[in-house]
Amino acid sequence: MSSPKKFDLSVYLVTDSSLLPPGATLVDHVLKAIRGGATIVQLREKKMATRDFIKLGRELHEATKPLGVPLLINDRVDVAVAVGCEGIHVGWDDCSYEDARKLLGDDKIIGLSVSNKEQAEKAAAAGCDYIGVGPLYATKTKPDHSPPLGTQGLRSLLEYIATLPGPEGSHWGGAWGTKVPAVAIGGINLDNLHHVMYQSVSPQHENKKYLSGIAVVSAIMASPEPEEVCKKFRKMVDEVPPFAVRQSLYIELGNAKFKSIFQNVVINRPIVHHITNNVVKNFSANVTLALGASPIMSEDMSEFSELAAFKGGLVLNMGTSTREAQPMLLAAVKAANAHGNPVVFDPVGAGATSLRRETASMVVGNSFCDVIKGNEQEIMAVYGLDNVKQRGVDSDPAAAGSLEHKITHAKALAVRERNIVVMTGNVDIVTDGSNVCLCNDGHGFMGDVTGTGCSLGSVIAACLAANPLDKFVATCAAVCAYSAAARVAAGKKDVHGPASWQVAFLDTLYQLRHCREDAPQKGYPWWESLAERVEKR
Ligand SMILES: Nc1ncnc2c1ncn2[C@@H]1O[C@H](COP(=O)(O)OP(=O)(O)OP(=O)(O)O)[C@@H](O)[C@H]1O
Ligand SMILES: Cc1ncsc1CCO
Repeated sequence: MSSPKKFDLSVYLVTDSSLLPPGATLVDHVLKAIRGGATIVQLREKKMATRDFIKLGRELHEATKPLGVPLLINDRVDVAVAVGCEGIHVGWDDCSYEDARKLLGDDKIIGLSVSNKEQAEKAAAAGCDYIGVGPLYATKTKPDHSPPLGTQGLRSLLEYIATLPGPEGSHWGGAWGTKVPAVAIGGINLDNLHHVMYQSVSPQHENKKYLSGIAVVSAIMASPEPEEVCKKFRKMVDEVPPFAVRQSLYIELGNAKFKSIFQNVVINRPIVHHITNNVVKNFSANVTLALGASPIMSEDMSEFSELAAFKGGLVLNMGTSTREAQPMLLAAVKAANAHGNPVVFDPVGAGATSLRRETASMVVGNSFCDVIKGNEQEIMAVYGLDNVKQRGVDSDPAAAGSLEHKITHAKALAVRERNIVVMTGNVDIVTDGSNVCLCNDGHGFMGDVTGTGCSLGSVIAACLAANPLDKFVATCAAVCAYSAAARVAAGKKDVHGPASWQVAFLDTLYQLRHCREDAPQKGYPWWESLAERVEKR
């Protein structure tokens, strides 16, 4: 019987010497990747003669062993035995698990590839030490691969794997499926990593299974800077805790906590990259500035990566977007995802036309948006309800159904996307799929001034960027403060209608900048009681 083994799959480098940049050597390249944070290495040489494969394996093992990074050989048990490395990874056309175990002994690591339920069952029956699940996306490094699973397919396969007991009497104790470490493989790069990590777990499913890491080939092997690239992979894998775990933590929605969210905006002054509609650009920039954050509007793909490197937030609003702009929208989210920056997506008018539906599903299906914020019909359309009929960009509260109906859909979207959903309306709903907060504040003038929903996206993005570890609370604080400021502004003596209200609203939001100062502000410090206005469900 094989024994439990300790190894770290966080960043699993699979080599392919044909991808190396000119002048690079395999051993040196792998060492650089390890310096950057690769935790385990698989030597994969499909076309090399046995003698050369063993020679290369020995050379590489001499380098990896002192660093404590396990070296596995792809397919070839004979090579693994000759090299004396830590184990092998086998596919279904290769040596069987049982033969490999016989030849290698109990102490070596043996991993199996899993692309479907049938292979998962076989891997469970074998009780292998880890599984490589994929291909996640189509990839040139393995042209003969099975059809890509996509994140949805990966998630359901992981859920299935979690149900498999494993071999009787093994050290897994009948819980192979929940315990066996799994890495995702196939086309994973820095752009899609966030999406993969978040999307691979169903937060409310009883068969919860997390990835233990990601396996990468070309993004590291073909890079001229393997150490730098690996550092980025490692940082993202380490910094993105499984979302569902964070969701179950105690969520503090007190006044002091809310104030600290805005204080952090002033202290960190995050940059907020906006791709937003032509109607609200100026107002959204001023709302962002009022809080103490720094807005920038840019729609040129060539600068997205540099902008994302400032580590701020992204507002993606498709209010006046065109079909031609779709690749640009996606490029912006991917740049933000690659840097781990929060993204607030506003699917303006998603329930109104087929182009808008298409754009919204293109963004949501191909990237990770930390927050999807929209009015009732927009959220329902993004969720995929066909019968949503939105007239233009505004919502029709009468058509949206009861509050409970709205909460159900907002939650369902958050569960599906593993993110936070804000559904605005006369009552704003904020949910991460398990927690639900309602904010019944604001003022009717908000519906009479265009872009109040859009600029709420700027406030959420600023709060998320300044409070990256408190995303749910930051979103609640943003929504509550925004609508409280609207109410407070409407009560000012010089406010007579939407136009004067808009000016007073900006002034009121601006007061939030001073919420860190103890000295009493002129007038009522309205932010002191924000949390009391939130209803927690
Ligand atoms: N009747 C109302 N009473 C109070 N507040 C409201 C009302 N209607 C909307 N709001 C507030 O207005 C803000 C924007 O919500 P709304 O649902 O109008 O967004 P939207 O349709 O996306 O707006 P826009 O497209 O104009 O930017 C939210 O903070 C919401 O609470
Ligand atoms: C009026 C309008 N049209 C497209 S975007 C927008 C701003 C409010 O959503």
